Amino acid sequence: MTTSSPDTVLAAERAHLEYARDQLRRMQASAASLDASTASDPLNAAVLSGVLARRVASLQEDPSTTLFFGRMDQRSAHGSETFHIGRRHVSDVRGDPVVVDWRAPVSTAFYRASATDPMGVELRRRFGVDQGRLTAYEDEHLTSGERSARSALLAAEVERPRSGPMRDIVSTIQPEQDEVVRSDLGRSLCVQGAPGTGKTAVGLHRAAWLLYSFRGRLERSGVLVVGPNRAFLEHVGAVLPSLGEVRVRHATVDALLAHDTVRAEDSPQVALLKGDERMAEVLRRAVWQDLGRPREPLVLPRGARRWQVPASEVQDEMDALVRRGLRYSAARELLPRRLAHLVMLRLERSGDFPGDRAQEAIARSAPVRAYAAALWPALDPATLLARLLSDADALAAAADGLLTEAEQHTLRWSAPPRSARAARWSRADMALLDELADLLERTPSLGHVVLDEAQDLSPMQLRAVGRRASTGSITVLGDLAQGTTPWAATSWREAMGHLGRPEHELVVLDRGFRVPGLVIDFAARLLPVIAPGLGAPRSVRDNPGRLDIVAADPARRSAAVVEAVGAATGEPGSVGVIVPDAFTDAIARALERAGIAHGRLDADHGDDEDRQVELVPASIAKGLEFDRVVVVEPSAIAAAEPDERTGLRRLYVVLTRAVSGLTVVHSEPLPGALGAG
Ligand SMILES: Nc1ncnc2c1ncn2[C@@H]1O[C@H](COP(=O)(O)OP(=O)(O)OP(=O)(O)O)[C@@H](O)[C@H]1O
Repeated sequence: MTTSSPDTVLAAERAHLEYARDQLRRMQASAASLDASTASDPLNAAVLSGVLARRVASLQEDPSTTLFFGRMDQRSAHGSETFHIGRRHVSDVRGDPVVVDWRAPVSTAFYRASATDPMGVELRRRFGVDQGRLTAYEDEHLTSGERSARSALLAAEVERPRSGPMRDIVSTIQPEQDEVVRSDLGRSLCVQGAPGTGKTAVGLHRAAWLLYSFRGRLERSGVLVVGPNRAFLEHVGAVLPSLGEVRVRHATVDALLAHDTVRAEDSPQVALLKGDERMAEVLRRAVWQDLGRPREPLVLPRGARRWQVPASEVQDEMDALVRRGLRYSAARELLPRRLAHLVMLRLERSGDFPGDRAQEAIARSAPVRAYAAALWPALDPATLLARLLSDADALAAAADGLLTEAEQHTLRWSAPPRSARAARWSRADMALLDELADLLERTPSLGHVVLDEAQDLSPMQLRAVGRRASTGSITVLGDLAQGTTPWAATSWREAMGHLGRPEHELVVLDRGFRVPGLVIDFAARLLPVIAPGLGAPRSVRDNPGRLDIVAADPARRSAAVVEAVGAATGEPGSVGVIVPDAFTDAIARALERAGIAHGRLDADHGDDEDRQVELVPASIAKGLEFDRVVVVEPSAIAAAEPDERTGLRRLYVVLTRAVSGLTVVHSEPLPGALGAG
């Protein structure tokens, strides 16, 4: 065995990188030379030309990174084979791989092999990368029995100061994360994990892996990522494009269910009730109870005769349509044809065989259409919901035995609008409108949905997301301890049931990659109160982090915040100033007066300018992270929520956003649960 010096190894790997770059350029030139005009017709030529243009663009090299970040030498039936692993596949002129895609089956061993189960991997090499250059490498000899040292490159990646939007973690995906990423398309997973355990990262990489592995199916049916607000989606939105996947839709729950403009806000009590799963049955009944009962026969004049179908036969036909389990509107469309069929039977019995076209004509005739429309009226979600929320009798008929009278009273509008069009809908109403829309017409399903921060959705919202994956699968990410809505999930089994996935797999991630030890220990003091039984993450960070608690005189609170932010800006990395929502304007003014340039996040937008300092109202901090965080007045953050537990959960979210340092500035006493320890 020869041992090479580190310089020789690095030189050889750099040469391989140059070779891979040459091959990528060759692939791009060859794609660019393909001629779309050879297609059989102009339409095909236009499609082909689009495909080729996308292919050429996808073969563009990203100069800020390298074509591979790892290598493994693996024993196989053909001897030892070497694979370089990168974000995309590169092959040589014979079609042999020069770099294999991290998502290819062969790459699995790179992520999963260990000293206890080497999977034939004799050597795993990770590279240090800087601005498109290979700067270092780290070897593990898995089959030699040698114990692997802790990876310095992983540590460097985890410890790096955060700035700008979230990055991919493709070079350092951990084995327990990889199991989630590469789970089969048919499997619906629920990932419970404490803050910073990589749930979001894992969900996004799973979407990329699924698209690679099941491209044909998923490009047709689509993949959707659902997150809590726009600021969050902007934070995570660059990850999939950096992995070459530009066609994944990202949406907030609100955008997904935007059946109308939200112009009203419900009290927590009303919102809780509107989000309750019992509403699904109330709405189902409300739709179907509009079906009429035929009392008169269907009468159809035709030529000199009048044909009659008795009401009882019409009823049987309607019952048969209901039993078929069709959506209301689909069955409604069929009724005239079924009635025409009954008329045809009579015509045929009398010796008249007018043919199929006559059946269509009968179905479209005015008497049949009018008769069918009276029995099976056209409905629309807004009119139906407005009626339920305005009309005590209509609601009582649908909610009988499901909602108490007091609940029905709570649900009803105190001042009903004059018409459905004038209704002022709330966010919770959107999920009800969505349910109604689906009862009338089936909502199209996507191939896969990744639902992040799922603990915050009401049962009715979960149903709405679930129906968008009814013929596909779903990856659900969340943390029960971070639930901050009055309807937050208390059990994943229940939540997965609402999503239509009672059969699912629950995975728990517990290694924390974001929050350093000192900070997580501080935040975890809240856990026994907010989520008894749920553990804190085990921080994998080397750096214990910094925790500063600054007690300021009330008159000096803003000044203390400005000082803390000023100190934080002295180092590289992002700074998040997380404040009670009601303090946002005042703190913004204080920062401006002190000349501290900052962005301001809110539920509708992130910061497109990507500034070092971001001012973040506590209610939208979920899912975000900053290198250093200044939290202002924890007790006011907690007090802004409707109850103590929700308040402390909000605080837990806020305190777990920091990667290297947390400063807490307060004038009021800290919440009791934080003081202990
Ligand atoms: N394997 C990994 N290698 C390097 N960094 C990682 C790894 N896994 C996670 N991280 C980093 O840890 C941080 C937290 O990840 P992420 O936001 O996905 O966690 P989360 O569980 O969704 O957190 P939260 O519940 O607070 O939203 C991110 O900066 C992410 O890039």
